[in-house]
Parts: sequence; structure tokens; C-alpha cells
Amino acid sequence: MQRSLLLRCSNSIFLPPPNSHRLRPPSLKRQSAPIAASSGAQLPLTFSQNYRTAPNRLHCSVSESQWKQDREMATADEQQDPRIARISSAIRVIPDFPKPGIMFQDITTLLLDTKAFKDTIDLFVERYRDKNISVVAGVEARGFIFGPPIALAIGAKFVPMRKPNKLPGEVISEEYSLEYGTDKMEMHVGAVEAGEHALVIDDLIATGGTLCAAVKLLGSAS
Ligand SMILES: O=P(O)(O)OC[C@H]1O[C@H](OP(=O)(O)OP(=O)(O)O)[C@H](O)[C@@H]1O
Ligand SMILES: Nc1ncnc2[nH]cnc12
Repeated sequence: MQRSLLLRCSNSIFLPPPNSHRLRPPSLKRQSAPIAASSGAQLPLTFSQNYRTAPNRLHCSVSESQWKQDREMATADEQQDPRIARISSAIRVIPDFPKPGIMFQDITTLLLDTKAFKDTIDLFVERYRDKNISVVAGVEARGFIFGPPIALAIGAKFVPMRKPNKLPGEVISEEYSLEYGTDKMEMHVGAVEAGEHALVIDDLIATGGTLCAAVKLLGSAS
């Protein structure tokens, strides 16, 4: 089993002040492992599953020990790869946006830093190439920024997971809770086939609701 890591966790939810937040590199997490929780556990940014062989083993929960293990591995990664600190510092943190108490993780500043942006994509590509991933599922909107270059580089198709009523074809949907509200995610029927390995890409995990919805959607697509 490989690690579950993430690009950025919303510090308003899980962790103390912004400076204690560090960028975590991407990694592969397979269906056999629990991936996420809404009860204080940090979640993976990316997720790969083979939902044909074991669809019922998918859980949006992660144990405390798994969480600690992921943190330790992430810290080790940060110490070993100098790109991670640079990427982390390129993400601007804006307190009280869009409402009091939210520490908004603003990745637009990362996009202005050409090296940090490229390093971000490269980290994911290095981790996920040659892993038999045929689908990169990008979560609207910020997963549309990071997902396509990763998909192209690893030779996978890109599947947009969109806000409701945006996709013109037949869709499957999943409702979920956000840090500040609720939303629904939709995916085109037929975009993903049974047996494919999918990698979910988004910029940030706060409650984990979005990631869980994406994983459920992929699971029900098979
Ligand atoms: O872990 P969660 O609590 O589910 O939150 C994480 C999600 O929230 C943000 O998107 P948002 O819904 O704000 O939409 P946007 O990207 O369109 O602004 C972020 O880009 C993730 O998709
Ligand atoms: N803290 C946060 N920063 C940026 N985007 C978010 N979406 C949900 N919570 C967020």
C-alpha cells in the first residue's frame, strides 16, 4: 500500500496556523486502503482505484494510525525534496476568506510562479507515471488547472468532474458537504469504464467531502 498525501490541507480545519502547513507531495493510494474522513483526518489529494475488482472496499475514512503514518512520510518527503517547500511557500494564505474563520489557501499565487507550478506538476507526474493509470479525474474548478497537464504527461485521459448542470450528456451525480456550504458533482456516463485506474486531482482538502464525492462517483461509474 502506498501513501496518501496531499498538496494542501485547509489549516482552518485540521491544523494550527498557516506556517505549520506544508505542502505534501502526491502519491498513489489504491482502493484497498481507506482514503479519507470527515472527522479530523487529513485526506489524499489524489486517489487511484481499480473499482472493477473490489468496488465495495472503498471507504472515505482513514484511521488515526494511517493519518500519523502519512504525516511522517510527508515530513520525510519534504525534507528530501526541496521543491516541496518552494511550492508550499508559493501558496498564499488569506485569513477570513470567504468568511470569518476560513484560512483560504490561494493557489493563484502558485500559478504565477512558473518554477513552483512546473515543480507541482512534475511531482505528480513522477509519482504517477508508469502506474497503469488511464483516467485523471479533475475536480472543478481547481482540479481543472492541475489535472490536464498531469493527464497529458502520464498518458491518461482527462475526465472533468463538474458542478451541477454543466455537462451536456447523461450524467451521474453525487452530493457532498463543503467547508462552507454544500454542492453536487457530476460526471458524464461512459467517461470511465469498469476496470480503469483513476487518479483524482484537486488543489486542496478541507473536510474531504469533495474528494469522497469524486471517489464515490468513480466507484458508481463502473
Ligand atoms: O475538502 P472539501 O471540504 O470538500 O473542500 C475542498 C474543495 O473546496 C474547494 O473547491 P470549492 O468547492 O471551493 O470550489 P471552486 O474550486 O469552484 O472554488 C477546493 O478546490 C476543493 O475542491
Ligand atoms: N480553506 C480553503 N482554501 C481554499 N479553498 C477552499 N475550499 C474550501 N476550503 C478552502
